[in-house]
Amino acid sequence: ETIKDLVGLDIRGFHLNRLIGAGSYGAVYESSSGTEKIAIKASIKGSDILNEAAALQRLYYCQYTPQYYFHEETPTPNGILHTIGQEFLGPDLESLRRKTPWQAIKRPTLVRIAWQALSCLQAIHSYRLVHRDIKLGNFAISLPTGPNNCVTIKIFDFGLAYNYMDENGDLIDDETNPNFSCMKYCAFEVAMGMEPMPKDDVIQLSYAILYASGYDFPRKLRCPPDELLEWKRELLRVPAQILPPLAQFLTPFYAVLGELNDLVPVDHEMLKQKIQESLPAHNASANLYIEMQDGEETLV
Ligand SMILES: Nc1ncnc2c1ncn2[C@@H]1O[C@H](COP(=O)(O)OP(=O)(O)OP(=O)(O)O)[C@@H](O)[C@H]1O
Repeated sequence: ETIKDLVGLDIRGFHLNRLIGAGSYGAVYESSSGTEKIAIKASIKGSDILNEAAALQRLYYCQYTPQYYFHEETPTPNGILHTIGQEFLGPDLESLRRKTPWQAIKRPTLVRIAWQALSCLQAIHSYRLVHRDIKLGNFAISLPTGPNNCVTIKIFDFGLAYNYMDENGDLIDDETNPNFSCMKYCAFEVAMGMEPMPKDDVIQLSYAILYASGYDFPRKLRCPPDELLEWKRELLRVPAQILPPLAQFLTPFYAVLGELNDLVPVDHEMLKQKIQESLPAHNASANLYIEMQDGEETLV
């Protein structure tokens, strides 16, 4: 509870103004110093914060992730408080999905989101990082810029990210042996006991895209484990038979996911082209904008 009660604290000259939200291992605060606004993530669990700080530092020049500012350890009566200062982002895609009518994102917007989210994965994988926790809630829009409120999608929350390959291209084994098969929304092969690899980030993203299209993915996650595993397998094997009507148009994209494997590097450009082929009349690489519609911030 104390972690959610840090409003008023000053860290590195930044004042914690408002609690934005709390996740499984920490809380995030809107913070400011003069006119500069940043996000400060706080946790008493050092390992995830250290992991996130290392990943964000590695991604320092990456435009698809929040800019890293600092990592600070502050002694408190309850132990050491770990904080990370990072770029302040707009709402995450799960919050934006929830605000849309019917909780379903329209096709032209959805393909642009999918395109940019794939670009995020392409970027972090090029830094030899695998995210391992891909879901709508871990993508957010940037703060709007220009007269039209243009935004870009960024990927965040690197608490579970992992540097899976060294500079020679050799795989690095995760000696902590985390069990990702317990994560309900893990990719099919991860559910089968394999270690998460870049292709599994893409597969998890494909579940997030389905969810954003209006599919009741949380309900599917509540199925008995065998049934859920079977669904994940069949989605890769015969996507046209499994995709719900709302997402049938994405068949060109889902049809190539079954061919992904850990030996051949993920071809993110090809995957983005498949997103484009799914809705040929719209430009999937076009910009995204934030607009007010019926009093709600809407991504278009
Ligand atoms: N850099 C940031 N700028 C603005 N808001 C952020 C930033 N990072 C996280 N948030 C927001 O803070 C809230 C908490 O984020 P966090 O990732 O810690 O938890 P979560 O996604 O709710 O849960 P989990 O830890 O289970 O993924 C979310 O609403 C998220 O959108």
